[in-house]
Amino acid sequence: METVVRFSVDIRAFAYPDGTRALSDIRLEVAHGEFCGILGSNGSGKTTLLRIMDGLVKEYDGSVLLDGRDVRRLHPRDIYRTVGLVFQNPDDQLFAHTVFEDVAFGPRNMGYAEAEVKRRVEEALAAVELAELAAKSIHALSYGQKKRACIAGLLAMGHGILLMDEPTAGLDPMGEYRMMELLTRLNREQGVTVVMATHSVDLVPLFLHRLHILSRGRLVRGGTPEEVFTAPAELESVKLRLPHIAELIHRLKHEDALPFHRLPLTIGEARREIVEILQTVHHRETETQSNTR
Ligand SMILES: Nc1ncnc2c1ncn2[C@@H]1O[C@H](COP(=O)(O)OP(=O)(O)OP(=O)(O)O)[C@@H](O)[C@H]1O
Repeated sequence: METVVRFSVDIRAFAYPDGTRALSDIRLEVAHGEFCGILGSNGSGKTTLLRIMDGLVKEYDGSVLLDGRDVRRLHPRDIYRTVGLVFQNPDDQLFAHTVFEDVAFGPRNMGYAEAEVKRRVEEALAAVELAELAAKSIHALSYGQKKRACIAGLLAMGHGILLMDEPTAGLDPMGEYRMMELLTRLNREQGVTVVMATHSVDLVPLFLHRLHILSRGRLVRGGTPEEVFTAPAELESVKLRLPHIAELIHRLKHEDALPFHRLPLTIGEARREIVEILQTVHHRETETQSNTR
């Protein structure tokens, strides 16, 4: 099937008014239906990149094309109908009194009739598992629920692309996992293209198709999690690390000379590799015993 490119980013340079050079030589593409990550340590430029892709920042050298059109030339309305940016802090995004009213704001603003607004809000709240909290005050929501309400607000507007700034930041371990499952479901079942900024190296290999590693405003590596998580020293040099499970296997291989063939990134993959090694060792021991008899 032919790949449809939604975003084509070519930013040669961007500096903030105070002179901070935040991005240089960023070239990447985001395909329709992709679930990709911008991975980088604090201050590497992730938020800046998402804000440029959403058309909020325009004074850069280069171009960002959304469906082949320069985002700087698009009317904000046309960007907001297609792309939704979810801020890192939900309190920067939510403003209405109740959950329903907040999620309804976007579709109402787009001019939909009230019955259609209601349908969209209910569908969006069901997708993020907040249907039962529709009448609840925004202020009474937990942090994780607020993050979900933000996503519902964008889904209700029918966004085909979600740009998520650190969607798992501030969530407890189960909340992080549920957030990633929600994004995966939206990606797989509703075809939403998702680009998320993150530094959660342990979660990334479980969910994301592709990664772009940012360091000091530059793209230093890109590829599948398997391609990106290979060399610990290289990751350390950009203030990242291997996922914990990969780090353990890397040490078992290099410090204890266990014969791992590849670097597993998830517990499931590691379990399979370990079982294989144990079976090989067991097989060798049985052979040695029968030869000495
Ligand atoms: N409004 C601003 N004015 C000047 N410099 C800024 C501004 N916003 C961000 N920066 C600088 O730009 C660089 C990139 O910041 P950015 O917020 O994009 O990084 P980030 O990867 O999202 O960081 P974090 O993970 O901490 O959220 C940093 O050096 C930061 O200090």
